[in-house]
Amino acid sequence: MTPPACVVELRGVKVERGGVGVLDVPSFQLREREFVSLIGPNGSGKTTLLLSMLALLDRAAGQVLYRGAEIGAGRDAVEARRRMAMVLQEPLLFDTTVQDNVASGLRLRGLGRRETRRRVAEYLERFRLSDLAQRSARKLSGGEARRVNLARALAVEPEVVFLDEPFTSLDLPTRQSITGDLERTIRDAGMAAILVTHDQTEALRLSDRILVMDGGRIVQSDVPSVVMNDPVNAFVASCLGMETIVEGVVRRRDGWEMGIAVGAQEIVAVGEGSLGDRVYCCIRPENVIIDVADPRLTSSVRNAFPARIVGVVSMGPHLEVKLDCGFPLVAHVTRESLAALALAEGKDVFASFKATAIHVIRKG
Ligand SMILES: Nc1ncnc2c1ncn2[C@@H]1O[C@H](COP(=O)(O)OP(=O)(O)OP(=O)(O)O)[C@@H](O)[C@H]1O
Repeated sequence: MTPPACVVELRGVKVERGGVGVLDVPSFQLREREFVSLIGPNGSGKTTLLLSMLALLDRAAGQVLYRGAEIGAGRDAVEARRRMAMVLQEPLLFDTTVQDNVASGLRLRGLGRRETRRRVAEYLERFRLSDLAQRSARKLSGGEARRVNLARALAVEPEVVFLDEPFTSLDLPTRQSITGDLERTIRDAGMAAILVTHDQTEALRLSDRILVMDGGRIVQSDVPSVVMNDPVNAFVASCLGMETIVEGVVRRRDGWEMGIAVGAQEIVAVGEGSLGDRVYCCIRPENVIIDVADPRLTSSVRNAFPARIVGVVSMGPHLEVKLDCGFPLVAHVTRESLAALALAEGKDVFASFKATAIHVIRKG
C-alpha cells in the first residue's frame, strides 16, 4: 500500500535565534490526514518547528516544501499558507460577534455570501456555538473563546492545521469536550494536524504519531505505543511518565467493569468504554506486583498473569523489572524484594495489578 501523500516537508531545516541554533531538523514529513502530537519541555523548539512549517521564520539552512514544491517568497508562499491554519494558545478574537469572527477567514478568502453562511452555520454547530452566534466575542468565557478561535481557523477548511497548546488553562471537562469536537472536525474534513501539547493523555487519544523534541531536535518520532513503551532514551521516558501502555479492544462489559482483549490476554478494568472500542490501558509500574506463586490462589486480584522477566534495570533507589505477560509490562521493585524473591532475567513469575489501577483511554 502506498503511504498517503506528503503535505508539508522539511529538508535540512536549521533555525538560529540571536546566533544560536534553536532548530535542526534533517527531515520531517507530515502526511495527508495524519494527526501528529508534538511533546517536549519548554524551549525545546516546538513552536519554532510549527512556524518553520508555515515558512514564517528565516532559516539558516534548508527547505520547506508544500505538496512537493518549495515554499519560497511571494505569491506561492501566500498560496501555500492559505491552505494552512494556525491556532495559538491565546485566542485573538475580533471585537465583533461570534458569527462574524467565524466568517472573517472565509471573507478574506473571497467565498460567496451563500457559501460563507453555510460554512459559518456548520462550524458554529460543530463547536457548539450556534446559540452564541450573535454574542459579542468580548463577552465569552475562556472555553467559549477557544471554541470560537478553533471554529474560525477550521471553517476555512485548511489542508493542515497547526495547534500550539490551544487548551491550556481550561478545566478538564471543558478541555475534553473541546478536544472531542476538534478531533471529529479534523477527521471528518480529512485535514492533517500537528498539536503541541504537554498532556500525554491528549497525545495518546488523538495522535497517529508522536514527535518528541529536545534542544531543537526531533529525538523520537513514532506511533504512540512505541514512543510510550519503547522510549529511545531516558529523556523521552521522563517526558512521558514511563507508564506501560498497551493497546486493546473492549470485548466485555458488566456495569463499570470491562474486559479488554490485549493479544491473547484479557485485562479487567473499570471506566467508560463501549464494546468494540479501541483503548489504551495505562498501568503505572508502582502498581504492578510481582509474585513467585499465583496470587489468584490467595487473593481476589482481577488481573494476574504468568510472566517472564525479560530485563532488570537499576533506577537508583529501586529497580525496573521488564516483564513479558503476552504483552509488555513494567514493574518497580525495591532491592529487598528483588533479593527476597530472587528475581532475575529469564525467571518465570506472576504479575498482578488491580482493575482500578488501570487508566483507560479511548483511542480517538
Ligand atoms: N524571538 C526569539 N528570540 C530569541 N530566541 C528565541 C525567540 N523565540 C524563541 N527563542 C528561543 O528558541 C528556543 C525554542 O523556542 P520555542 O518557543 O520554539 O520552544 P517551545 O518548545 O515552543 O517552548 P514552550 O513549551 O515554552 O512554548 C528557545 O530557546 C527560545 O528561548
